Amino acid sequence: MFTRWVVRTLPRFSKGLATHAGPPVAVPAVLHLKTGHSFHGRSFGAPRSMFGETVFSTSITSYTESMTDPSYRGQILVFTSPLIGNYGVPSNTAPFDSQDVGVLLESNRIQCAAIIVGDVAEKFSHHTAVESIASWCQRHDVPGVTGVDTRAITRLLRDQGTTLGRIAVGQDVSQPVPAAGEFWDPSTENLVDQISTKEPYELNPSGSIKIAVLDFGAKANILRSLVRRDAAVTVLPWNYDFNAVRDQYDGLFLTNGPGDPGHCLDAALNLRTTLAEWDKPIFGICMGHQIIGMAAGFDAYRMTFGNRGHNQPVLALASAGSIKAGRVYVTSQNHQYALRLQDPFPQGWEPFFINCNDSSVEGIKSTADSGKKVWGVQFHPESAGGPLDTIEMFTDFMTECRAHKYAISSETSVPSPTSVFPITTPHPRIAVAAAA
Ligand SMILES: NC(=O)CC[C@H](N)C(=O)O
Repeated sequence: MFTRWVVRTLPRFSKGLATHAGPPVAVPAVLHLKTGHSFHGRSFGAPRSMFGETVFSTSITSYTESMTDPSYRGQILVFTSPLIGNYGVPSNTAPFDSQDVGVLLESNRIQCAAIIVGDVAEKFSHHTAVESIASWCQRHDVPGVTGVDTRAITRLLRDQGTTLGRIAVGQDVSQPVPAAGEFWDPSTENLVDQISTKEPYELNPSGSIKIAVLDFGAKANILRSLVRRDAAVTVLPWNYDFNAVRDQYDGLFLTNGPGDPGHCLDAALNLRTTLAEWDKPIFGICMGHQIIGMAAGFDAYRMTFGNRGHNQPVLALASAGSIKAGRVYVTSQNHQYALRLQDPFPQGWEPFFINCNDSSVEGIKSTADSGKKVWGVQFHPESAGGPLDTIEMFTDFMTECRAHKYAISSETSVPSPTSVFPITTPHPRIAVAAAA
């Protein structure tokens, strides 16, 4: 009787499962680096081969936020934390805490090209989790590789810098290693143009302070951090002619974004005019900071080693709002480019933050006597993930916008803006773009 039940019922249960006995056969996968190194492991997520720029992040949590951060577009993200996926993936449209920007994570999809992990967690546990990281990657057509020595990859990238790579999956594993010239280089493309909103849109239109946001690939928590401080946010495409509409706004915000800021010189040129003719507060994060810097006359260069992780210490060199000179703040970062340190700073600008590890420029600000309120920071005060040491910079920005709007600023004398930001400040890259 029992034997007859087993014979009749088991085939129904096993429908759709692999027909062989034992665990499913692992699909092989390999990461090839342009420098000739290869790391063999197993595929999870989408069984698909992919090119990208290989970078590593030292974050130990928030893999869901990192993977949906648009600044990771085109990148093969190696996690140094050995076990990834153990708290699964939440629903990105979860109703709590997300009404304002419509998503729970940093954008509506996985943005990185692929992920590499030491050990992917097949079992996950969290009260908000709805699926495993493997199923999430599969749904978004993003390949993952597990079972590789991520420490070895990281040590290599730490020596030779960020390196182009290719993930080959399944039958592609036996294909020849691509020649150096065959690796796709995302930095040659204007990734910002691919990801930025095509049309302006509004969030929280009833907010009391009107903020225009230039969208270079905004993380949701940047928009959320503004909305939560009662901003009426208008998100504009990265190359929008802000100067034509600027009088409608109380402040301007420039977001993070993927790729080489050199592709966004149009935005820097527009911002030069804004800086010369407009005296309302301006705040930029990461790519936004690089655009402010280029508009101010700094050069932006590609670093050999980017900074990616949630434990980057920065030293404040000036006080402003909640930030106190002389303090070290631990910050969340994800960047490959930086403003080149120059001495002296362009007229009207001063150092704001410096990175305690590599001494790179982490922030610039307008000087007190410039009559301006402009800040750019290379790190991410909004975190998601990462520490909230500098989150109050959003409050500082909104406070300045409000003060300007209601003219309650304690400033007594405000110099003429055009005398502080001469638009003739030499800038090689901008000069080339302007002449073209
Ligand atoms: N997160 C960002 O905005 C990164 C800015 C730029 N894409 C860089 O890599 O430096």
